[in-house]
Amino acid sequence: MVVNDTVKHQLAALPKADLHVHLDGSVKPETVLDLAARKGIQLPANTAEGLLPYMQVTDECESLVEYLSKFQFVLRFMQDAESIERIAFELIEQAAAENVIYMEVRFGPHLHTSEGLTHDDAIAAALRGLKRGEERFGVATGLIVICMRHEPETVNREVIAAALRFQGQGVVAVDLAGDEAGYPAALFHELFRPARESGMPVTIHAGEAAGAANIEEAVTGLGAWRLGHGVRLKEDGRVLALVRERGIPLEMCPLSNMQTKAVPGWASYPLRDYLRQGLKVTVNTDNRTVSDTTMTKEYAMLMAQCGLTVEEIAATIRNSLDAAFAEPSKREALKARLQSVCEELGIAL
Ligand SMILES: O=c1[nH]cnc2c1ncn2[C@@H]1O[C@H](CO)[C@@H](O)[C@H]1O
Ligand SMILES: [Zn+2]
Repeated sequence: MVVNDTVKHQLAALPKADLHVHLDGSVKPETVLDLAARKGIQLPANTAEGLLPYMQVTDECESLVEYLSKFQFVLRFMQDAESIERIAFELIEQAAAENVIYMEVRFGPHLHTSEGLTHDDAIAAALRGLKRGEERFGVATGLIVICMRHEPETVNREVIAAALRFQGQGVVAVDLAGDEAGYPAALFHELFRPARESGMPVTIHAGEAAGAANIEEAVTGLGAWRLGHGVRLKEDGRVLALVRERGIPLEMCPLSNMQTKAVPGWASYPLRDYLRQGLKVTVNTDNRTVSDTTMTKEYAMLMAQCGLTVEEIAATIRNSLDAAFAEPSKREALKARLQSVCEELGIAL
């Protein structure tokens, strides 16, 4: 598909949804400059551009573990409530700038406790930022609370407990992220039990840096309602059939998936095949700064590299709104907006 001016206009006009975006992976370099100046922290560069090499991966990135090493740099600026709130607000501003009407932002509260914040403080700060962004920019939001795979189980149990205290108050789900190959899903069965028992939705990063067995465990053992990435599902037809039969949405993040080498290249990226096989594929950014991306850029890449049509892009947006961890009435209202814009643009949905 050629991304000509008509297609560019359609992509800009489409109301979008981003279900998988990490707060700490989406910090604007300008904000780091400002926070460093306020906190008196020395930086390796004093322009936004100069900071990018410290905040972004390149195509030379070889693995998920290398990709994850980029997050250390920004986390030291995210240890107080005010900065977390500001960065969350600014992420909603970034969403609005490209007509994203629904965004679920995720973060790991424990990564923000090195200067004394509690998990609850960090969650409350992120929620304040999202709420302010929602009011200012009219983007509907939800917060997903992440457990990190490498953290001790006692810490992660506390993170889940904190997330449950905010159930119905903006925290819409819990997640498991970090080094998938080093810490397989099976280790976390008990951790997610309280979430399962409280009806708190669970989404799990799976099938990114490890194979289909990890996806099966995420679904049948951990009780995942959705899957982060799920790229390597194609390695096992039986697990693929399971995910399709249960209608479990995949939160795919194409540029991130290229960078972490979840597949060797675009030619073997399975997103379009999954869509055509009836899997509930959604398209997301993962980390706007680390991966140097936006929803618009992800769509343009999918059209140019995988031959997706505008209709298929619109179908992924509908899938996202169907899969949103939001009240059914909110989902329906957002879908009605998508439907009416598609009609105006002549895109069959
Ligand atoms: O694609 C990913 N796979 C696994 N973990 C990730 C990915 N992107 C970010 N994080 C991890 O999630 C933490 C909290 O946001 C980040 O600090 C990073 O370590
Ligand atoms: Zn992720």
